[in-house]
Amino acid sequence: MLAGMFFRDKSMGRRAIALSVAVFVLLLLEIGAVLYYSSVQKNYMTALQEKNIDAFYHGLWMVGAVIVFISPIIALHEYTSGMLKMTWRASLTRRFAGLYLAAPGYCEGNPFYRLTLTGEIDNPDQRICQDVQEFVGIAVHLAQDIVRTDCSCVSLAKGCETTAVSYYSVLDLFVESRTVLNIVSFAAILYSISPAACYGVLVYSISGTVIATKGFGPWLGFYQLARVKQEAGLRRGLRYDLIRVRENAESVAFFEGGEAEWSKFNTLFSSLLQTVYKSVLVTSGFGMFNRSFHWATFAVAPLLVGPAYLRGEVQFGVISQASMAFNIILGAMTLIMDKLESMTDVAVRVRRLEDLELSLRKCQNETQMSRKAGLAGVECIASSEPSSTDPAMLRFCELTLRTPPRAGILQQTLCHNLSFELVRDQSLLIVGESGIGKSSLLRAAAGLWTDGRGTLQLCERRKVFFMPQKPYMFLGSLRDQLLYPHVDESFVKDSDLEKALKQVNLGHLLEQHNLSESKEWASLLSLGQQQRINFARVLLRSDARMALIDEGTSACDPANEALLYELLGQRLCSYVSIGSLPSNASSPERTASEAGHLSPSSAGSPAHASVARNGGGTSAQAFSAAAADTLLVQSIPKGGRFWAFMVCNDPSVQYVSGKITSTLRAPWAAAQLVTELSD
Ligand SMILES: Nc1ncnc2c1ncn2[C@@H]1O[C@H](COP(=O)(O)OP(=O)(O)OP(=O)(O)O)[C@@H](O)[C@H]1O
Repeated sequence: MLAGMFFRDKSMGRRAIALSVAVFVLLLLEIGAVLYYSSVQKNYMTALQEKNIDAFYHGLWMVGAVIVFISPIIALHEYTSGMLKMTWRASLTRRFAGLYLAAPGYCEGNPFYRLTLTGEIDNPDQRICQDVQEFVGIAVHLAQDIVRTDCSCVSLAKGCETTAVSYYSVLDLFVESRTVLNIVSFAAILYSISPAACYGVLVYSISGTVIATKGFGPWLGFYQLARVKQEAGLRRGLRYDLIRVRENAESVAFFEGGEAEWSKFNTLFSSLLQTVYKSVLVTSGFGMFNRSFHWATFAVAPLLVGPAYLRGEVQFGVISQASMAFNIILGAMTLIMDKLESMTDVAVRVRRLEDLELSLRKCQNETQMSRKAGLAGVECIASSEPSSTDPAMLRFCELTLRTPPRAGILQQTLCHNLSFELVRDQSLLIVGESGIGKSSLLRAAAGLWTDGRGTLQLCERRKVFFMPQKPYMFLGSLRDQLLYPHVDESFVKDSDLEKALKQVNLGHLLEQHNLSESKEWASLLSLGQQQRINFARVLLRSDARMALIDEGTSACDPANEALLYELLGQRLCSYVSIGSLPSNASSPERTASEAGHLSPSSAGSPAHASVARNGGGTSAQAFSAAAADTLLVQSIPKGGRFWAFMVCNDPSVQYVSGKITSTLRAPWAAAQLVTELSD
């Protein structure tokens, strides 16, 4: 499958075929040249032995000439072989990375997220980088080894006549003879000498191969796979563990958690060592079997023909002839056995890469299914865009949302038949108890979570800006940070970037850093500064009309928070923001003092807006009641209609202010309130 992918690759397929042919031809040339060199060597040494001066100097010239001829062939063969490996690796790596990162033309959706979410594939990064490289390296060597031994076999047969064979030990003979043709022809020769020897070699080699593949193969594969997993695997992997420490270095340092991490590392490492130890035992056992098997052949052939010789039925030379035929057949029949370790290694890599391919394809299918959901009766959330005349920016229609499937973990239903819509110039605040499912609503809106039912409409995806709970700093320059994810937009002027930075109170960064300097921003900027970079990104997006923000100002001070939302309100038509329930929401004094007013500053911040609106009498109770649940508030900053969605576990909670348009029960009860603002 992996070779097929390479040769079918649109951009590299032809190159792949040309390189493979070149490697094959050069390999044949190299083998031919090496064999010719051996006969030149033989003549040279014979001339010396015979004290033939002319032949000696002629031999010397020939040695020099062959070296001059052979060296560039070897170099060219090495070069094309290296290029073949590089091209194959490039093709496979690009393909897997393209599928994983959802590059244009490869895949849609967010497979990298989906794989992380479901946890069904450990370390896709290791598979894409390391497994591909090792698979290609071993596979190319293995293929060349097989060709090399095939060709050596032909030459050996010839060598028997030309005495070049004298340069090979008998051991080399059977190791270097493989073709089907040889099996048949030498089996015929052996059969004519001794049918018993012919059957003997077949039984001997087949039983050896079966014992090796069935007895040792599975164990070699098992421990190889276990080793790869334990070295870098998810959760229990050694490298994964160290990467987590690096990524969370500050937190670990605050906790002085080095010792705890060391102890965990040590446990994982000891477990890895145990696997390595068992693997060494299996490899040694296999090595012992393999060696004894091959060494024993020296005795087996004479054993099968010897009695006939002792009875005087055949001449002594027949024993060596039979031995040679025996060894050649045996060499051909035990190819799998000789290459078992390399083959096991390739098989492990192939399996890991095939699993990755299957999972990536599954992610791709899920994305496509989500588009077709409803139409094809597929049980997942259907996503679409509202029509151009539809004023809706975001619409949930009878949405039932479940947590993603994960082996061994029960799926939770986070909301049931939830319906609401957000139209142009409306914004929404979502507040509520931690863990109740606020962020999950945004994940559904972004199409990241699709498990459930119902329909979700979001205005044109490229016009929506998502701000996740954890700010993400791209590896690149300050300019890249500000333009992320559109880092290639070189037409954006530096002055605009500087203006955006100044707007979010990050102008001072320009004094310390150049816009085009690449730095490790995630560790250079505070969390609040990173959140402000997020807002600067929105300000720079001329096409953005809506933002979905998950606790986007949680690390900012109140002044900056108010400023950021004010900027956002000026820049966008709508936004949805998730925030923790304001601590003062349930405080009657505080809410009462702000009753019925949306001051300009509070209008900019949905948190403030919600407090202000719900200070107006009975809806304050709703906020208080919602402290344990989730409340979704939708409001127009400068007054007008006010929408509130209460989603809670207690269906008995009553909301008296506004018109209740829908009530949902299990597993949540949801009440949708509509009220008029009275400025
Ligand atoms: N990747 C996941 N796989 C399965 N369940 C998850 C996953 N992420 C979150 N959950 C579960 O989904 C539920 C809702 O999580 P969510 O992050 O939406 O909560 P939240 O209300 O935003 O919480 P917080 O305010 O603490 O951020 C939680 O019970 C959580 O355990």
